[in-house]
Order: sequence, then C-alpha cells, then structure tokens
Amino acid sequence: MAILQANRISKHFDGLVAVNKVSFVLNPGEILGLIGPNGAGKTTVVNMIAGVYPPTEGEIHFKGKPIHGLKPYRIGRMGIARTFQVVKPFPGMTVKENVAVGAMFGARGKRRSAKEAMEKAEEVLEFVGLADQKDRRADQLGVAFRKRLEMAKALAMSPDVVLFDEVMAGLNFGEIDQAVQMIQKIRHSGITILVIEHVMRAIKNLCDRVFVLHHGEKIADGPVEEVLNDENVIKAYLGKRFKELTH
Ligand SMILES: Nc1ncnc2c1ncn2[C@@H]1O[C@H](COP(=O)(O)OP(=O)(O)OP(=O)(O)O)[C@@H](O)[C@H]1O
Repeated sequence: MAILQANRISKHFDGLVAVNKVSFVLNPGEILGLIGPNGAGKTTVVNMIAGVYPPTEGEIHFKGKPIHGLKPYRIGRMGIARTFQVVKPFPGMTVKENVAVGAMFGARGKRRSAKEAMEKAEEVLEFVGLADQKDRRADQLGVAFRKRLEMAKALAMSPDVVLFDEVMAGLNFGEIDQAVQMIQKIRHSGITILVIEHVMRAIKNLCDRVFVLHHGEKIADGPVEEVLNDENVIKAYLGKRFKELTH
C-alpha cells in the first residue's frame, strides 16, 4: 500500500489554477522526484501535503488516513516533515537549538521534553555531519550548511516521510554530491522521500521514479530514464541542451 497518495488534487488561487487534478503515489521506502519549470506548481503540491493550505479539490491520504484539510502541526505529528525552499533559521538561536525546535514537534505524536529534544538534536546533527557546528549561530552559516540544517530540522521530527523542496539550490558540484549521499543515507534509515529539484544530476542519481508538472498539470510519471527522455518533458522543461549536459 502507498504510504502517501494524492488523488486529483487541485489548488486555485483566485483565478489562477496552480495545480490541476494531480494524482500520484509514494510507496514505502522509495525516493520519488517531482520536477517541472518555475511556477509549475511543485511547491504548491508540497504545501497541500504539509497542510499549509487545503486542496481546493481532491484528497490526500497518509498511511490510509485522509489528511487534506488538517493543520500543519497535526500532519507533522502524524509523521510528515518538510523543508522550506527559502531557508530561514530561527535568528539568534544556535544550530542545535534550531534542530531541537524541530524535535519538539512531530515525533510521531509523542511529546518530547526540552532535554529529550536537545538529545535528539545532538543525534540528528551527528547524522547530517553538523555536530561540529552545533554551537554556532544558525544565521551565520553558509548556504551548504544552512541547507543541511534545514534537513536536520525535518529529520528531528522523526518522520516517516520527508518532503525535500530544493535542498540543492545554490550548491556547487561537490556540495550537491554530498547532499545526494545524505539523502541516500536518509532513505536507508527507513524514511520515504519526495524530492523537488531542478538539479537533474541529483534527480538521476537519487530517484526511483519521477513525475513532471507543467502549468499545474502532470505531464509524465515513471522511471527516471524514461521520463527524462520523454519528448514532451524535454520540450516543456528540459530543453534541447539537456542531453548535451547530462549524457
Ligand atoms: N500563496 C499563493 N498565492 C497566489 N499565487 C500563488 C501562491 N503560491 C503559489 N502561487 C502561484 O502558483 C503557481 C505555482 O507556484 P509554485 O510555487 O507551486 O511553483 P513551483 O513549481 O514550485 O516553482 P519554482 O520551481 O519556481 O519553485 C505560480 O504561478 C505561483 O505564482
């Protein structure tokens, strides 16, 4: 059974149809990619899953239960965590304190005390390789560490599913490869992943399957190689130079 399933979800902002009747499944243990041009509706899909706003129509089920329309904190507690495209660490707080805040939410319904949250933060910072940065002020980190902190905050919620929204934007090649390895390690720890990314090198190295949005509609869904070679996808998103860049 799918761990997460969206059934014909749409989001309308006044007159704008940002997402139009999109369906997809996320199977336990897989890494599913979501790609598409700027403004295609990718973040809107993540926001609907995470409960930032409800779908205008359609349903979302997590572990067989409906979650559309629930508040973000309830969805977090059920076991879905997400990162934000624009990374905003809590100002004035250390790296460890930022992660501890994540640890106090989520936790699959369990409440953590401040002490337990700090312990969980230590564990997660070790996992993502930020242990030696833990006492720095989070707003003083460079972009690669900030992205890793964003991942750590999500992991501190002990989620079953993580939605990664462009965690590689602004990274150099070496940092992208490190982020790819990190996401593989997260999958091996038993977490199911949806990843939104413009970095095709990462999509190719990470994903089992990928689906493509264009003007809010799903235009392709399938194994990565197949989708990235699909004529419609190349025309709508990847462009002619894609093959030269990635082959
Ligand atoms: N809160 C909002 N109010 C009004 N319009 C919105 C809102 N959020 C998104 N939109 C619009 O919905 C469309 C889809 O936006 P979305 O951010 O989901 O695209 P995206 O695929 O994530 O793009 P990008 O790759 O640039 O992040 C865009 O036209 C955007 O301007």
